[in-house]
Amino acid sequence: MLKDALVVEAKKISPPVECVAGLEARGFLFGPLISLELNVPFVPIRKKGKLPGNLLSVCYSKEYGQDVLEVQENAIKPGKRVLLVDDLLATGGSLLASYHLVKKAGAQVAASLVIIELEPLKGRDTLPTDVISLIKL
Ligand SMILES: O=P(O)(O)OC[C@H]1O[C@H](OP(=O)(O)OP(=O)(O)O)[C@H](O)[C@@H]1O
Ligand SMILES: Nc1ncnc2[nH]cnc12
Repeated sequence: MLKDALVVEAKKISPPVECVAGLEARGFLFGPLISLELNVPFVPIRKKGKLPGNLLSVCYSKEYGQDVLEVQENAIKPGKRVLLVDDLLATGGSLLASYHLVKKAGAQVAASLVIIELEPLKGRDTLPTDVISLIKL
């Protein structure tokens, strides 16, 4: 099962993950399943204009234009080891912006975990994090 494969990878990470952050939209399908298995909090990283309260924001580029990702200011606790989760790694713009959000929160990225990696786009090379992908295309 896809969830089991993701959880196996997440549990291999050492030191252990302390928080899972999922990227809108499809990171919301898998991130919460992983966080429940790891018994750690889930934090949503959302597209601009969707979250209330004080926010951290990062502007980023993707294959087809620019966008902004946001997270609530106090959602990620300083010093925590955060696992970024998304469905797909293409250029890496979304995960790189999410990495910067985690750093702005004073936390660290333990790894980026995706289901599919589009290898020709070399997104992995743009990321300062470990990248774990289940399927490479
Ligand atoms: O590595 P990148 O080049 O950043 O591309 C990967 C991102 O693109 C897709 O989402 P998209 O931003 O299209 O939005 P969506 O989740 O709302 O469909 C995909 O779900 C990833 O989040
Ligand atoms: N090249 C791509 N193919 C499918 N979905 C994507 N999302 C972002 N880039 C994509």
